[in-house]
Amino acid sequence: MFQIEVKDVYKSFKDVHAVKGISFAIHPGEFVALLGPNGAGKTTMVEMMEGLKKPDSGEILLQGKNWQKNEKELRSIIGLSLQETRFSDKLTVFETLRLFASFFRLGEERANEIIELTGLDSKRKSMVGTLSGGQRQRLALGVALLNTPQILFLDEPTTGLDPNSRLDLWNILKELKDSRETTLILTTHYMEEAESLCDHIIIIDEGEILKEGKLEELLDENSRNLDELFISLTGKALRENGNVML
Ligand SMILES: Nc1ncnc2c1ncn2[C@@H]1O[C@H](COP(=O)(O)OP(=O)(O)OP(=O)(O)O)[C@@H](O)[C@H]1O
Repeated sequence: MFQIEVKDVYKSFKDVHAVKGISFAIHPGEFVALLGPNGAGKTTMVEMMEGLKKPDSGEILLQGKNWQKNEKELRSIIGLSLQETRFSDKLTVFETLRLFASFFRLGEERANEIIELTGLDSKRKSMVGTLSGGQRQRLALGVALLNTPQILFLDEPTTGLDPNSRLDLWNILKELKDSRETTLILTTHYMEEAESLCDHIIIIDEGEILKEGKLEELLDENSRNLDELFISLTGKALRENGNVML
């Protein structure tokens, strides 16, 4: 059975057509990247999969179940970390994890496991307000992992991080991948992130899938990397005013 099935999903905000007929299917344990430039529709798509937004039409199934009929069950099998996850600056790292753990009826032991997993040991007594961007992202990932989710959604987990912090986070995710127990959907506009972490890459632009598949299936002699592939698909340059757009 597929872990996730998205069937012909549409979503508009007034006259903005954010998602226009997207379909794909994901197997258990796959690491999947939704890759595309700003405004492509990635967050809208992922928020519909997370049950936070409702599609205008089409169907989304997680483990064969939909959000309308199985909300409680689906909440218990997913983990999510939002683009702007906010924590109280006045709680320590440990207190934050203990608080979120309590929402899942989990105890301090799980909070401690997560501190170790995310490499935040030296920061356990630090106030969240004093953490660096990378440490905060690791905490957000840790919170998303508390309930040992079968499906994990990460929305731009490394946006704004320096290269070292990005590598730290990738290493945590690679360990998770090796355990083969979690299916990961991440949105990103960093092609290196998609290339180094994900088995399955879905390239989205203007609300539609341009191409999807395994990295090696997507590339050929004309498109030797995702950068070149995106240009060949859209005619758009990936860099504008020196900023990487993909
Ligand atoms: N709540 C909303 N109201 C109106 N328009 C919205 C809303 N949410 C998203 N949009 C629009 O839908 C389109 C897709 O946005 P979305 O956030 O899904 O893109 P994205 O690929 O995640 O971009 P980014 O990489 O910048 O996060 C954009 O044109 C955006 O302005």
